[in-house]
Amino acid sequence: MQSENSAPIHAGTGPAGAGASYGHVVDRSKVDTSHGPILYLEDICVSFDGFKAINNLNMTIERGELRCIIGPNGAGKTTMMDVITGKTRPDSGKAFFGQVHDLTRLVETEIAHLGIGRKFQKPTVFEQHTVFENLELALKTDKSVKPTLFFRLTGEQRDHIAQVLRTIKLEGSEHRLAGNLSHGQKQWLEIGMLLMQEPELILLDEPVAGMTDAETERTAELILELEGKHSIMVVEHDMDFIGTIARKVTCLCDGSVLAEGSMEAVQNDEKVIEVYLGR
Ligand SMILES: Nc1ncnc2c1ncn2[C@@H]1O[C@H](COP(=O)(O)OP(=O)(O)OP(=O)(O)O)[C@@H](O)[C@H]1O
Repeated sequence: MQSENSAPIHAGTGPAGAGASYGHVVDRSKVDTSHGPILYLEDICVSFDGFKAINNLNMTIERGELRCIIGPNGAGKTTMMDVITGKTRPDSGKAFFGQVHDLTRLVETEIAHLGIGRKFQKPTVFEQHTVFENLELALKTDKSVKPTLFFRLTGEQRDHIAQVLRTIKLEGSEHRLAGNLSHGQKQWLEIGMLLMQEPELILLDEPVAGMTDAETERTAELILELEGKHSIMVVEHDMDFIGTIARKVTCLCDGSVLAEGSMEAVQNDEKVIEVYLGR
């Protein structure tokens, strides 16, 4: 693998706060996956005061793949996502987005602009704005003052918003204030805001935490709809939910991959059973 500088990028502060990354100028060079995966992690190590939160972690995700990540508390799931999104620098190891982009050399905003979108567990939508406005704010446009003053949605952008509204099941709710949505709807809206940025890789951290059963079911449908169009990594503790969307599942433990394969294979893996039941 070869590293190279990333595409020209305008970094800025995302309006949705920590970790969110909406509304930046993107000059995203195509993510080259012609000879390999969209995400490549090799021997990643991360220590906090001598404690190895990630310990020689190896993982690859293919373009369009839906990957579920499970693992007990403290397994390193969040830290792994922090490494992928540039929030945490690994002590050692390789992390590549496609074949060219060395994630260990880029900052969070650069990584977001390249096409890695992350949704944190807690929704961070703009509560005082409508659903439509939230999606509009997340558009991949230049948010500096002059273009913002003269900003008008193009037909194509309106179509994109309409399409995202359908995908996140909020068609007909576009004029509602985001603050009045249910918890599940806020989560979908935030996924919609990510989709406005057309990310190649989407990281979802516990997307169904706190949802009703009906909302959880609809979230599964939504994620399955995104499969193939984006590469998706879902970190979740809810095994019933994972069971409904699982393709390939990776179980992390003590900062490394403990088991990987089909849901059935991982669930029946003795090491996994011991980690979940034997402790
Ligand atoms: N900033 C930090 N400083 C010190 N220790 C940390 C820090 N971040 C994470 N850790 C430790 O690293 C280990 C892995 O944490 P991490 O949050 O990545 O696990 P996780 O699999 O996401 O857990 P959970 O399922 O509970 O969210 C834990 O033991 C945690 O206490």
